[in-house]
Amino acid sequence: MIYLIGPSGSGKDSLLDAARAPLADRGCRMVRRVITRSAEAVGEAAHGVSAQRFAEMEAQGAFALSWHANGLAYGIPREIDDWLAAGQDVLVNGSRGHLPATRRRYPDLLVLLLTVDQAVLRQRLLARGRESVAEIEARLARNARFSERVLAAHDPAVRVIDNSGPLEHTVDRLLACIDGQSECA
Ligand SMILES: Nc1ncnc2c1ncn2[C@@H]1O[C@H](COP(=O)(O)OP(=O)(O)O)[C@@H](O)[C@H]1O
Ligand SMILES: O=P(O)(O)OC[C@H]1O[C@H](OP(=O)(O)OP(=O)(O)O)[C@H](O)[C@@H]1O
Repeated sequence: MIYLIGPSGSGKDSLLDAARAPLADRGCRMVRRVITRSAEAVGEAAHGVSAQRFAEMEAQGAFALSWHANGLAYGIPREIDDWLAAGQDVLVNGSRGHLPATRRRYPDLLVLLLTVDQAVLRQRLLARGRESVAEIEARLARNARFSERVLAAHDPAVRVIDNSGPLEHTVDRLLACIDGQSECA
């Protein structure tokens, strides 16, 4: 279980998109998240559902993991447990806030923390143009709290990947982490 986390706008979706082919070559599976975001919203190719549908799916046990953040609900389909049981690597676009609960369920997980300079992050969120300025400010405030908390734990199972530079470099570091090479730290 590989759990990619980082602030909204740090580049998780871009990185997963850019790394899709080399990850598939490595047999690493990715799953489409279920999000209570309107289906037409720009960004991740997530499965958009209503809040009511999300609650129904959650009650039916459709999710291996689920959390609420940024005024939205996020679910990771339970099919990842079949893939993990079959011995496959699974890479999940996760939540820093949900990390303790994720670790309780998947104690051996590898955590990849994507970081980006706060000023660059602000620019990227504004340029992405998906949220209002007020929503962007709320995400920046959440970022300041959560990444520091994860870093402060000095956890050897957490690898930090910086995405302040070109995306191709970040893809290389992601693949190095997954290949178990030391230069990902
Ligand atoms: N290395 C990078 N250099 C320049 N722009 C980037 C880079 N990584 C991501 N972006 C841009 O930053 C914005 C946020 O990235 P996104 O992948 O949506 O982040 P997240 O999924 O973490 O919220 C997008 O507009 C994306 O194109
Ligand atoms: O606990 P946190 O680490 O702050 O994460 C909370 C949520 O925010 C991010 O999603 P977001 O709505 O920003 O979608 P995005 O990843 O596509 O930007 C992240 O992917 C999590 O699902």
